[in-house]
Amino acid sequence: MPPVRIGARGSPLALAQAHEAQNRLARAHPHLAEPDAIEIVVITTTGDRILDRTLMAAGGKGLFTKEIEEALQDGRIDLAVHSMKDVPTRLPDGMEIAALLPREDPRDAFFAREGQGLDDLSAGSVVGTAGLRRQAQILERRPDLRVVPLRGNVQTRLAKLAAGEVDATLLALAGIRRLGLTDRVTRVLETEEMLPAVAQGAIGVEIRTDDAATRALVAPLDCADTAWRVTAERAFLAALDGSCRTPIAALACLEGDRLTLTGKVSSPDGRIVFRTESAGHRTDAALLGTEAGMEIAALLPERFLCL
Ligand SMILES: NCc1[nH]cc(CCC(=O)O)c1CC(=O)O
Repeated sequence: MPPVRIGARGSPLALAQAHEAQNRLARAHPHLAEPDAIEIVVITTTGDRILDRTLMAAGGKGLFTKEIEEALQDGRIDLAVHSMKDVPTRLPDGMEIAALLPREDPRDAFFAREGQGLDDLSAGSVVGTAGLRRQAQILERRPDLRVVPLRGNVQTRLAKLAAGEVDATLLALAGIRRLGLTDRVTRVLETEEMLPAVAQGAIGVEIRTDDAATRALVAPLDCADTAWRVTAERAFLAALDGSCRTPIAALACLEGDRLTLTGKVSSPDGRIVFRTESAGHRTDAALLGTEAGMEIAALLPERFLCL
């Protein structure tokens, strides 16, 4: 049998995620545990090539997924493994997310050179992050700090922190765990102080809609709880989608069948904040997300979404 080909970016985190999908496939299907039954195909994306420039200037959405989706479309790979955080809310025609792996902790990890937390960094300290969502929420809580752009993959950013380029930085705890770097974390930020990005910590498996064989292969990998949560958060984002220069955060949680959704949109300086909280039955995830997004969209000054 020809190998099942998994497409992923080449960053250490992307490869760790691809291997997680591979291991889960091998556990679900004994024949895929054979050597060479699964092949990981590394695909460089625009986002990987331009890490030294500002991603926002490069044009935003789909930077980390476009080339992988082209490989999927062309049949060079059978499935793509993505951080759902990087996947635009609208997928190309003929593609679908067929499985969501069990979600990791969605919170952000805080790394300070001297071990401080966000609240006890001294005034004027420099926090490195290129993410507008993180910038906005840091400045909302600590307007006395300075936020500067800090790019590169997880290892690069931690090296820049160690070298003293910044006093602190933030990274998704999920990525840190998947890379086995948990001992470097100084604090974990609670979601009340730093609401995560939509779908942070979730890994999605994308396939061609017409590929029933691969859909059947990946079906056992799907985690229903993760899927409902990510559905609510992505519906919230889709209802607000205007520009990637708007800091947007959201987190859905499940307790039994009850799904709660917290969403937030801020100005990049953290001075204006719109927040929404709602709850409902898990099967209403998409509706809850859409309604929460529309509720905030109606409140937003136009410049928020049309920068
Ligand atoms: N855009 C980069 C990116 N995409 C997904 C993750 C982390 C892993 C995840 O959220 O699942 C990261 C790095 C980070 O934000 O620290």
